[in-house]
Amino acid sequence: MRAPFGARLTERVAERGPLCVGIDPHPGLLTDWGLTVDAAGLERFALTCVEAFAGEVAVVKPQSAFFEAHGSRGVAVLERVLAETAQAGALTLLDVKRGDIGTTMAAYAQAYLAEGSPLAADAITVSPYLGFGSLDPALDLAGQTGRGIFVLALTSNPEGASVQRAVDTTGRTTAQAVVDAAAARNAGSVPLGSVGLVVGATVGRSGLDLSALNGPLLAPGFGAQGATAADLRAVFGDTLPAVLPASSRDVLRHGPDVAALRAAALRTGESVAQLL
Ligand SMILES: O=c1ccn([C@@H]2O[C@H](COP(=O)(O)O)[C@@H](O)[C@H]2O)c(=O)[nH]1
Repeated sequence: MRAPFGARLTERVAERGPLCVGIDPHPGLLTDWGLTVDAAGLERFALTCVEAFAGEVAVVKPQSAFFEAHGSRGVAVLERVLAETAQAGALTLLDVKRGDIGTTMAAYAQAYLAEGSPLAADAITVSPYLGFGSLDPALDLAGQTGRGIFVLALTSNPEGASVQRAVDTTGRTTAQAVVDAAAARNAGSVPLGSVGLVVGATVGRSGLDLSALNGPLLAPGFGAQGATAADLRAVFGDTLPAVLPASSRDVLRHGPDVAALRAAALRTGESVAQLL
């Protein structure tokens, strides 16, 4: 039985620093790397990333969409990426942003969080916009199998605000309601709960109160979307120690050379470690 995700993440971050590097095989990046835009090019790209990062950083985050775009061969590559990343010592965070009615959510949970599933990851991203309670099957199974869940709260894209910053009759934003529900799930967990949130590094001073979360904060938007290490301080304040800054394109553009990719990831990791 593995330890809870929050505990495993705390340990891995202490060893390797807080950076999460994304594997986002954009067609344009495959071309820039001199690869074909097909499943063979995808495989070469993704396994080069695993070789470069998985022995160095705390968390590797494959973006499922870019693998699914290549059909069943792409999904087979994703399975291999998850297995080989874990073997090299990084935690896997599958960015798949699932969200559905509870009965269907239970099937997604089996796919990504059940013991022995070929697509099981250490953690996944989910969307709470069918209601936080609809995520219960995933939250429950993750708890049973020592895995983690990162719930979208305030995303890095500007379009997210129209839904996420909407207020209810008490003046609470939708995003704050997500934060509060995640905090309730993490109450009492030591050293850190396994229910994390996604809060974009680009969102500025959001007014979100993250102080009671007791869980990890994934901060995408770092690098290619314009957020810098200094922005992380403005967005997260006192909760910075729980932040996992995530960067994909800004690191991946240094490929295909493994040493150059690794050096880019390590440089990014050092810049955020100094801040946190
Ligand atoms: O709010 C969110 C949630 C997820 N993402 C994902 O993170 C990466 C960002 O890639 P970059 O190349 O570093 O911009 C990508 O997979 C997104 O789907 C996000 O950007 N914002």
